[in-house]
Amino acid sequence: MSVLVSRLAEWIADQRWYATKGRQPRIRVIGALEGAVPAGHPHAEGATVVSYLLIDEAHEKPVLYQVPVVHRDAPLEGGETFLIGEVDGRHLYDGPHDPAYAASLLHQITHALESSGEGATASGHALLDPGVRVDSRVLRGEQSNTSIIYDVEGGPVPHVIAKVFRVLHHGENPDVTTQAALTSGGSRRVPTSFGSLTATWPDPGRESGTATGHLAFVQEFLPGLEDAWRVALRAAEAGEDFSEQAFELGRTVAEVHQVLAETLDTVEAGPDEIAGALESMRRRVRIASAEAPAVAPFGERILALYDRTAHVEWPRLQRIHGDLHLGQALYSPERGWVLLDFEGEPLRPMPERSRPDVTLRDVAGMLRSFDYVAGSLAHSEPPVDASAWASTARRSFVDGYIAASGTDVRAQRALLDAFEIDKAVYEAVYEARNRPDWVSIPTSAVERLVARSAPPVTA
Ligand SMILES: Nc1ncnc2c1ncn2[C@@H]1O[C@H](COP(=O)(O)OP(=O)(O)O)[C@@H](O)[C@H]1O
Ligand SMILES: O=P(O)(O)O[C@H]1O[C@H](CO)[C@@H](O[C@H]2O[C@H](CO)[C@@H](O)[C@H](O)[C@H]2O)[C@H](O)[C@H]1O
Repeated sequence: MSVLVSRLAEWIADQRWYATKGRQPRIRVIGALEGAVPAGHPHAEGATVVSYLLIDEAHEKPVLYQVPVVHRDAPLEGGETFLIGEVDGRHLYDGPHDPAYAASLLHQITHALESSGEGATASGHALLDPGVRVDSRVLRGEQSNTSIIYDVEGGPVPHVIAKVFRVLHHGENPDVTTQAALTSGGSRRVPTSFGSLTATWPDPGRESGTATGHLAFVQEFLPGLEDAWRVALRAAEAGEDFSEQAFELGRTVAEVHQVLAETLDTVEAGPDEIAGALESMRRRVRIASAEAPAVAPFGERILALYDRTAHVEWPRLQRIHGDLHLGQALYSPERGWVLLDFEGEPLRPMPERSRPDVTLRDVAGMLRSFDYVAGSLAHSEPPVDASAWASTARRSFVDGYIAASGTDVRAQRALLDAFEIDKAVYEAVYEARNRPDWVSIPTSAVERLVARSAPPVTA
């Protein structure tokens, strides 16, 4: 195992999804799940499929990775670009690129099969039969996970996508459970869910001694569609009216909220829930003030605004998207807007992301995104002033949301403003860490929103 482990350690250090960039991985195997390749598969001969669960202790906070590998007796034709190395005379390939792993993953989920090895077990959970794999390829451009697109035959759709989570967490992954609930509730506003794979692995830090989480999930793939961010940017740049599309997007978000309220638990926003939500918002202000200094001068006024919202009425809490922006909506000419990626904000701790929350957060997320369209065009060369375009789009989006939900979110202005500020504060941290050139987009929004809704604090 040790030669294998050192080869895997060298390899993961270079992967985009390796979280502790710049460090030397210190890994241990805590699971080696042996997958079954469907009988008669053309690439099965001499191939063993193993998904390694690797704990990396390079950082004081250990990270658990899923690393599916295909061990082959002979080199795979065309496999040079995803070869991990040679160990014990066998050729090791990065699983998602190898047809044997791709077939075994879909087979395990579709047939609800179990697998096990080295202290871990995995189970497939089938919701709908997608048919059989004809071909597959890895989706390009992803940062943190690896997705495999399959062409399938014999099922209700021609293509499905399996999202393979690279970093694993105990607990449900909201991307899987929320979209599965929407499919089971009959919603066509998300790609249809087909099933998922979960695993249980040793975790001495937990009372039960084990942890359980999602490894992968399969949903319909809608090829060739543009996301709303690109559609909106183009319209704004050309000064084209976007009211109708924004109105429909508002309707879509309201419909998704409605199905989620019907299919998953909702809870009353009591004093404890409100206090918990506000505490997490205050924490974000403290982090943002340190990482994006332009937020700091507004900190006190923002905190005072949050204190006031504790006394207004909060709607019932329910499951929401959690990180809604224009990049998460695809436009299908047949189907209208379809929402993606219900994983919640990447900077938020995983257990918080599955909690019932306020639907206004999603409304606020989309409002921020229209402002981002104007913000990014203001940064372009030559700059374009799309502020009037953004105001019209924001208004139409809210009109569409109200029309479909029957809830006048404008009457909840204080709360909506607080969530919009909270989102801009989150974005300031996100941009400071990932795209410093864009940090002024959210920080100038903080300034504007504070001027509008949070009057100066008087002594
Ligand atoms: N079911 C799908 N149908 C079509 N495209 C998809 C689908 N799922 C993901 N994509 C494409 O992949 C991109 C990344 O997917 P996403 O779920 O947002 O992953 P990540 O969280 O890694 O950003 C999306 O912006 C979209 O372009
Ligand atoms: O899509 P992700 O889940 O990775 O979301 C993160 O990245 C987004 C950037 O792609 C970020 O969104 C911010 O930038 C968008 C433009 O690129 C803009 O439309 C959004 O309104 C803005 O929040 C998102 O916040 C972050 O969680």
